[in-house]
Amino acid sequence: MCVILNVNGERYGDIEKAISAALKIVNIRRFASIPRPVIKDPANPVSLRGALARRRENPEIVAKYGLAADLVETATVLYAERHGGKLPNAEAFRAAIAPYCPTKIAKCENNCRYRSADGSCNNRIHPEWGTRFSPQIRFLPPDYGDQFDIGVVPRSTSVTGHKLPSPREISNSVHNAGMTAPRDHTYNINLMHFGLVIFHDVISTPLRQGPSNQMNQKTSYLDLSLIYGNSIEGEQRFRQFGSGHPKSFDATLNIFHVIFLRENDKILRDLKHLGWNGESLYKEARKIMSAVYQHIVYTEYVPAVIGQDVMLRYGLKSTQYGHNTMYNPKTDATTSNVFATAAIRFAHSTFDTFEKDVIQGFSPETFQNYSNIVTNSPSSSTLFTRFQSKTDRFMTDFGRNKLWESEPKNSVDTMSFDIQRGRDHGLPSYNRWREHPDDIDLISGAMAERPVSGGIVGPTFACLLGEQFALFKTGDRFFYENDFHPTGFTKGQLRQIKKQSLASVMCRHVNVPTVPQNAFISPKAG
Ligand code: HEM
Ligand SMILES: [Ca+2]
Repeated sequence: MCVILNVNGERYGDIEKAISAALKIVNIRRFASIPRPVIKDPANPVSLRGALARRRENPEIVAKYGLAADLVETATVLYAERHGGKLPNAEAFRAAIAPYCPTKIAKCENNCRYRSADGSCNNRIHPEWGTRFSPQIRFLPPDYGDQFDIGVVPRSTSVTGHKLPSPREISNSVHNAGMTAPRDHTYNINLMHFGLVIFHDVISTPLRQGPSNQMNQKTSYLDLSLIYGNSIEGEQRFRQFGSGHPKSFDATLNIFHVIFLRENDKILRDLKHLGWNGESLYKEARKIMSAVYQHIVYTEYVPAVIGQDVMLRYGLKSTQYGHNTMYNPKTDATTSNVFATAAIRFAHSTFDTFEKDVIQGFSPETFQNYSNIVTNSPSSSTLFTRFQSKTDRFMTDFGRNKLWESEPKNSVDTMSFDIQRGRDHGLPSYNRWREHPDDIDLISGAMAERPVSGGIVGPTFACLLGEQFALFKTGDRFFYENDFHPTGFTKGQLRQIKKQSLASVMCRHVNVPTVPQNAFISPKAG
């Protein structure tokens, strides 16, 4: 093979060799993988988990991207293996791998006022950052069970050389809350439900046969893509069917679907006098709606979870008035693996037995029920009054033993899933994120920490969440506080946006006599 030297003296030939060797491995792996049997029984908990994994996004595209990600990772590892652990020059590698990459980012328009549907072109230098179907970024290199950390084998061995205990064993001994988990004395179940919105906005990991690197089916940006769609097709579906049509499988999430759709309709009505065409009107409504949502995330949700000190440390505080441009074009706002697989899942310790009725009762009519909950005052008051479970290492009996239960002892354990998923994704153990005993799964260790001052999660998760929310803020050219023209807001518009809160939005659309000023704090709080 001819060897071409690039500017840095990197030998393209060596990279190409690694890529062609990787192609063979990836193809063998693809054909060798045995498809999991599709369990058609709708009452089977595993088939329900499967249904979640298959939801919405195009499996063909997912497979193509998965294969490409696998190729990139395998070729990198092979190269490193042959070059004494040295990684290939990034620029040369990118050029050599480009023909195998299914992503074809359209040329970015110069002066686009609005976000694209799939997140592309948010960053002008790296238009692919934060788009759907991009690989999740990592804060620490993966720690898998296979020799080269490619990800064919999950993390499964202790530093002592023994097998790690099974996730279910850990779930039983460390996370077992008994029948009732300790309750919070401040935050209501609304906090948990709103967390679900953020999660569905920024992450959806397609399940793959061989673990390796994980993709994200959602746009990473906090852009309400769970409502408006993650692609042009998704956006068209939203616009064609309009509000009132469910997109979400997760029953609890539908509460916020209903609320946001109603608010979107309100904004559309408010903008009608401008006489704009449908396309501009839609884009403007989404822009305003996403700004209000980002304002709620950064002034209400994140502070409740990580506390003001950590907010300050990561520069996450919004200003009370006016612009506050924190955008850094060098920041990649892509959702990280550890955020999706561990840190934001802290919320799994906050749901309680009440969720059983909601989730167990899932049916195509659930959305209708949720419209009712939003409009029906006794049930919706519960959102504000009922305390969520405390964020600690405990998960409710429902979450560990009753989720999607078809018959006694035939259910899914969310905690075991969380631990196993951390291993599948090669998340280094708790010790690598802290200076502590080895082998503890990150989620188990971090959930057992005492909360930071003013927050509800311990220092490890506060730090990881702070890091991720800083990326979502400083890596988003369309972040609502940025003073950019024509993508940003005027001072007057921003004043109106910053007057909004979750309480004001919910007050408009939920039929309850009173909403607490901080929609996440129960009026029963002491
Ligand atoms: C109604 C209560 C909830 C239940 C029963 C529940 C249960 C589950 C289950 C069974 C999984 C799949 C585990 C896996 O295969 O990896 C999952 C994934 C996940 N959950 Fe929850 N969850 C709930 C609420 C929440 C909340 C409030 C948040 C965030 C604030 C959250 C964040 C996540 C994330 C980020 C994932 C991974 C998604 C992905 O990577 O595609 N969950 N949850
Ligand atoms: Ca998004």
